[in-house]
Amino acid sequence: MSLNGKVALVTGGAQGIGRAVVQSLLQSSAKVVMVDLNKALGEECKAQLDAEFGEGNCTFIECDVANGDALRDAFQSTVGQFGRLDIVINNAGITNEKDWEKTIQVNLTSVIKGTYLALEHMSKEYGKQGGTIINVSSMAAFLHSPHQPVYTATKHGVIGFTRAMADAAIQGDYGVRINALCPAFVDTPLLQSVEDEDNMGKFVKFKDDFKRSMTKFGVLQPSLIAEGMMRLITDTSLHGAVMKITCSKGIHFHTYEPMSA
Ligand SMILES: NC(=O)c1ccc[n+]([C@@H]2O[C@H](COP(=O)([O-])OP(=O)(O)OC[C@H]3O[C@@H](n4cnc5c(N)ncnc54)[C@H](O)[C@@H]3O)[C@@H](O)[C@H]2O)c1
Ligand SMILES: CCCCC[C@H](O)CC\C=C/C=C/C=C/[C@@H](O)[C@@H](O)CCCC(=O)O
Repeated sequence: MSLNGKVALVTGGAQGIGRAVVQSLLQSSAKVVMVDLNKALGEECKAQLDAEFGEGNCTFIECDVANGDALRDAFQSTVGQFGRLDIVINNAGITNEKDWEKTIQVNLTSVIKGTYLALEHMSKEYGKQGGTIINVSSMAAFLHSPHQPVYTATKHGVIGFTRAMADAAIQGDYGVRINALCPAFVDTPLLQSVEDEDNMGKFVKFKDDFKRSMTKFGVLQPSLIAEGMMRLITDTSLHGAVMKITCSKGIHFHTYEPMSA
């Protein structure tokens, strides 16, 4: 599947995994809109990408995904500027057990909102041409840690929502593929924040357990997550899939038992 002429929106695109995905999309000739809270980082990132890929291929929109109206405006501006939308990556995420309600807002509510907005712009239900949505979860949804109870809950939620929406997309003939991606530990600034009491609150005392897991399971590079993301975007046979990326098994998929009573 060629991405030439396709338009992608990536939340949390200014840093870490999102940034690596933006880079891969541009390398595949897609137009990309980076949506991020961090204005300074977003503008710096856009300047670097303009220098590498040429101006007019990448745009930065400052937006807190937890603000539903601002997120709606970001989708509207994307379509206003590039005329269409084909790929949406709901990637922005935080780990904050102290302000756990914010964690639910950013990691789960905004992913739901981002999926619904993506469908408004891409689903045949709304007379649009189809597309693909990838919601970023985490291996924390499969191998939990006492250090991040609410983060873990949100990442379980992302998988459940994504799988149910993938079924809705088939039964409703949306023409949109919807998948989830679950990385294990990845070398990004987010991973540094887990030792901070301001983020983890009383659960910070379990940080040694978390760090032992990191040593045991290893730490991935963002480029491998971008590779997995590109596979989900370009392989049209994948729909409703839950991709896992770990050091021991690389890019692979979770398998589910068929539903039974
Ligand atoms: N790093 C890991 O080990 C790891 C593992 C599994 C899953 N994940 C998930 O991958 C995703 C990306 O994580 P990362 O490690 O690249 O994080 P990161 O902190 O390095 O980058 C996240 C980006 O999202 C932006 N962001 C945060 N809150 C936002 C908001 N409310 N609105 C808009 N933008 C916002 C930040 O400014 C930043 O640019 C998250 O959903 C995270 O939960 C990360
Ligand atoms: C602040 C960011 C938080 C990131 C949280 C991480 O995503 C949590 C990752 C937790 C565990 C990762 C475990 C990986 C294990 C694999 O190497 C493998 O042994 C397990 C494979 C299981 C499978 O794929 O079925």
